[in-house]
Amino acid sequence: MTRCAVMGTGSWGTVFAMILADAGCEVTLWGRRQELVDAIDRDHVNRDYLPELTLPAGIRATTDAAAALAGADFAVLSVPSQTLRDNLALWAPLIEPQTALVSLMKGVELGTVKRMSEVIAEVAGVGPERVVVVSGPNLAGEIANRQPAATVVACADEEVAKRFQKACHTPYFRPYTNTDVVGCELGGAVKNVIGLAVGMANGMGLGDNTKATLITRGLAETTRLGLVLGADPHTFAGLAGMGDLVATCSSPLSRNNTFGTNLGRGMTLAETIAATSQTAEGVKSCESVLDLARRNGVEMPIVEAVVDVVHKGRPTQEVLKGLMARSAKPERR
Ligand SMILES: NC(=O)c1ccc[n+]([C@@H]2O[C@H](COP(=O)([O-])OP(=O)(O)OC[C@H]3O[C@@H](n4cnc5c(N)ncnc54)[C@H](O)[C@@H]3O)[C@@H](O)[C@H]2O)c1
Ligand SMILES: O=P(O)(O)OC[C@H](O)CO
Repeated sequence: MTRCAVMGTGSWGTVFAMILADAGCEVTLWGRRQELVDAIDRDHVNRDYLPELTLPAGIRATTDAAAALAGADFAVLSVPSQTLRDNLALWAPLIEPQTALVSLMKGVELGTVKRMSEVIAEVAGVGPERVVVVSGPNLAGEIANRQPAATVVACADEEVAKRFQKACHTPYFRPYTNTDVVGCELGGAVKNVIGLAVGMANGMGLGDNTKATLITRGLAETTRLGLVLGADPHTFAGLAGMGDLVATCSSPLSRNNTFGTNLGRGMTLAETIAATSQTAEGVKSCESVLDLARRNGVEMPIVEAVVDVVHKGRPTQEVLKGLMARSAKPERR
């Protein structure tokens, strides 16, 4: 039986543990808080994040990372992107040589501008053949109800991707493999930023033309960055690109979309942060994505506009006007 340690009892870690258990894996969930972990172990409910969901009874929960990781075929990492380095530094000595590391995270590290798979390889000291990325249109709240969804399982080593594909394949969750790790990760990280922009437009009362324009031009920015970083452009037309962008930009379940909507409605950044209990990765990753783009000479005007609103306090109306006033250019360049 495939053994999986899921590190993180937030929304996605918990739902992913359910997927793995439904697919027939032996699953241990690691969490930070004893009380929450005890309740998951005893009642099979994560009260804080998914109170309506009864988890498969076979899932064990623990605060002991060593116990969770012992004998694991896969260590599935699901903490906020900006905390991965510190969390993984504690776990790395406990990870055994047969364990592949799986990233569920969608972000770019501030300062280093590293993708999550790069942080994993560096901190855990493992080669790319042991790092897997899962990314796609996967709103945890829908998958918790076992609604049909698909995703991409990416690894430089296709055989490892296939092993994890099998480990998480259920009647409601359909994973496709890909070897384009860079493209899949950029798709996931940048869609959070575009989700903020579309949410802002939504909050400002703007309609579907504006939102479709932001989505499409957002994908153009993502593809431009991806090409410079060696991604396969086809990835951006797939589930980890367009698929995730559409889900995030359409759904009130998306934390990034909701965060943007609150800003667009006129809430201050402090008020918006106070109203957000879960991780909206785009809030921090907009800065690291822009940093990554600039270091590579890539223009990302929508990402820059989001940084202007979120981190420089510029009014959404003014920033939108600025985007529309950019000089005219061909669609493809
Ligand atoms: N929720 C979704 O629908 C979804 C879907 C796909 C991908 N993701 C990605 O998965 C990753 C995790 O997201 P999530 O939705 O589970 O987040 P979340 O906010 O629901 O949970 C984060 C978890 O990380 C834990 N954690 C560990 N160390 C932490 C620290 N130092 N600071 C704060 N929290 C810490 C928290 O206790 C919590 O259990 C993100 O990168 C997100 O983009 C989320
Ligand atoms: O709630 P969000 O905005 O973090 O989006 C969740 C998932 O990434 C959607 O695929």
